[in-house]
Amino acid sequence: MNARAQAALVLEDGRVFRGAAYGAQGRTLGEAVFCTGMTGYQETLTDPSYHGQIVVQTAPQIGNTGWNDEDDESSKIWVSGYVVRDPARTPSSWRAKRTLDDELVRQGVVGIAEVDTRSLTRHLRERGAMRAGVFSGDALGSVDDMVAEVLASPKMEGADLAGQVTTPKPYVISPEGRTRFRVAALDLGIKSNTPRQMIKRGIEVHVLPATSSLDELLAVEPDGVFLSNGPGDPATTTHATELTKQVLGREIPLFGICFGNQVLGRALGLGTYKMRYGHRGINIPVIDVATKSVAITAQNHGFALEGEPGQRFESPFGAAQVSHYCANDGAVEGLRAFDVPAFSVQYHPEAAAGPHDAAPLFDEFVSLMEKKA
Ligand SMILES: NC(=O)CC[C@H](N)C(=O)O
Repeated sequence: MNARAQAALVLEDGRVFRGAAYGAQGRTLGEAVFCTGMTGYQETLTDPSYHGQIVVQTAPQIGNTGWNDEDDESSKIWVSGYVVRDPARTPSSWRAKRTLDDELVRQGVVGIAEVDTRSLTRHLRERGAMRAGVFSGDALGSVDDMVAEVLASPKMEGADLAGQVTTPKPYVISPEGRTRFRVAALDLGIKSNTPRQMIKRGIEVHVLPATSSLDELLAVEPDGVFLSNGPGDPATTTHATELTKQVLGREIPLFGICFGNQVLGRALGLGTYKMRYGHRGINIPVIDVATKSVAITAQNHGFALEGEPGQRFESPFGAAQVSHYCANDGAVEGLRAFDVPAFSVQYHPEAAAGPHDAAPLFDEFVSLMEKKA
């Protein structure tokens, strides 16, 4: 194997981590965030919620099972850059079609390997997620120049990214067997596994562009509305938030995941804020206020809703509650409205990869639609 070209990960605070080029060579800019999932790198890389982010994997060995044709969460890799410790040189899986390195090159994704990811993660945990750049080969410059480029790049706070990842045209995914319900899913960066969970439950999923109007949404004659996950700052989602208010006003059953939770919260009058380093992993404990039970969940968010565990509040659509919170830090992890049929979670019941503790939330969405039918 040829020696890899030199590379550097440069943080906006001037800290530099040297390593070796991985994937495509060149330069890339984005927000450096760490993900603690021990498995599921293919799903992470293709999750549109990571658009604009340079993802650091805390698991030291990445690429062990190569790249397959089945596990993509969307049509391409969305991360801006990729940071790993020890990439597998010889993947081993009966499903692998190529190496992760080859796939990163194929899709032009700039990465860096041989980084001390433990030290980097501790840095990001103390100082917070921050802007960064990966520079390799000919793009490597002086530290001052590279830091200047990073400082000139846009911040994640205030970034309106859903429009860059949403589908240009509506499409329909038909259920396995009989159609029981029709759902209009607003695509703010939807992962493929979400409609997959719905079609198993007899739901016909109409995936709509993020800019869809109320009329376009109602044209689907939906039994329910779904707000997807997605990248960027939820404070920028004016259109989706207004649309959600109109849906709530019509009392159409509504379910939101991650970005969708933030959008529902904003429609109910809550604010959102940028967390220090967010939650990205597949073993994050969440407490359900109603049952006091804990679910181990998959998460990927850098923003959160304002609110206290269990807090009840009056919204323009009646009473609502912070129904779930994170056992690690008390962050808001879910909402429930009492006077309109709407609920949402900050974590991923479709969890690919990750635990299936939260999968019954899709059944809860089905029961909301059953009650309304
Ligand atoms: N996975 C998501 O939907 C992420 C939501 C939002 N972009 C955040 O970082 O908090």
